[in-house]
Amino acid sequence: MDVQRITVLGAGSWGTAFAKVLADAGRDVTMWARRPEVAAQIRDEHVNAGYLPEIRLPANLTATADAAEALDGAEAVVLAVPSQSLRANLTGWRELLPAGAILVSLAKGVELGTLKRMSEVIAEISGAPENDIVVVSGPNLAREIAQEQPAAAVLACTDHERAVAIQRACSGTYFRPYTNTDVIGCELGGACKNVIALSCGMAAGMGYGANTVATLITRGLAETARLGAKLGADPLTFAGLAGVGDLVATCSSPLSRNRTFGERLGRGETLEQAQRAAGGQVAEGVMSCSSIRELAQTSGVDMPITDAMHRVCHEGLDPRRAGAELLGRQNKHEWS
Ligand SMILES: NC(=O)c1ccc[n+]([C@@H]2O[C@H](COP(=O)([O-])OP(=O)(O)OC[C@H]3O[C@@H](n4cnc5c(N)ncnc54)[C@H](O)[C@@H]3O)[C@@H](O)[C@H]2O)c1
Ligand SMILES: O=P(O)(O)OC[C@H](O)CO
Repeated sequence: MDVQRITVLGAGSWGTAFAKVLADAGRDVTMWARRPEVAAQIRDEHVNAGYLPEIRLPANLTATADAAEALDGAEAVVLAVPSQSLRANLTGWRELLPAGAILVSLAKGVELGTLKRMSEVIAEISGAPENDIVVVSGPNLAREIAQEQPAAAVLACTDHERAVAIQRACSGTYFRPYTNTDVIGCELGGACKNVIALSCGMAAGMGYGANTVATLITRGLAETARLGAKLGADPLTFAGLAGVGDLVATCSSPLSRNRTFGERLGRGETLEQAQRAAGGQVAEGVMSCSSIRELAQTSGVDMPITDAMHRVCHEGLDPRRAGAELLGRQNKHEWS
């Protein structure tokens, strides 16, 4: 199975960087942008200045603001919009999806209300079988990938052949994708690390150093793995790119929007101030802390850091108080 003609729906940071990866790997790529002026800039000037300034986009990458035109003849469709808007966007595109196209999910989140992972939302709205859906996860800060800094990713699909088809389509000199069949683990890893990155940023914003951040990364991984175990993930996944790999990148990089958002809260800014500073770009953890917390509660899994992030973001809990509460919990064995 080989895919040559690929459509990327969403022209934000990661959609644009991933489209570049595909085009650099020799695929014919068409992007859909919400705003016609963004589509025109990508198509005519080979740049997406609002999201990835100073990055030259390849000539075999074009763009349109017309979804029907973008999707015409696509063998694979990459969904690159934020997780809480995926359902609404995909509902609008449903009738335009070419039959049998592989659907590739870039979003890292859990839907509010339904508590569904992104591949579950895609299957529900598109009617596609789970075998047709490939999830991309791993330590992939968009700006670094667009600058062609070396990185690896994981492509998860219950159908190995389709994962391999997308693997071939995005393998290149600076991007090394691995396959995995654990869709649940890869999606949970990607969604949960955004919440943990918020907490790490918050700690940094309060002036704490590497020990605190490492503690949050490690205990964040522990609570993510607990949820994964309960929901049927392979525990090994959390030792891989979608687990520890993405946590380390996101929790330690100033490029992470989630970490940056948390840092602002830690410095005393309000949620609204931090949102304004993000300039319309999504910090997925701000919403996913609530959906993941609810998923954990309904699954009977203890996720104290996620719970604290929900209460800081949505219930007005002071970050310092959240830290004190986390430290004041009952003593326990590391793996209980
Ligand atoms: N940026 C990264 O480094 C990165 C890396 C890996 C994964 N991701 C994930 O990929 C997904 C997309 O991230 P991104 O970085 O491209 O986001 P972004 O905020 O940079 O861009 C989002 C894109 O979706 C479009 N869009 C359509 N409907 C929207 C709506 N209702 N609200 C907001 N935007 C809407 C926007 O116009 C924009 O083109 C997220 O789930 C994110 O967690 C991002
Ligand atoms: O900038 P963030 O925090 O959305 O994180 C980006 C990617 O998910 C890192 O892998």
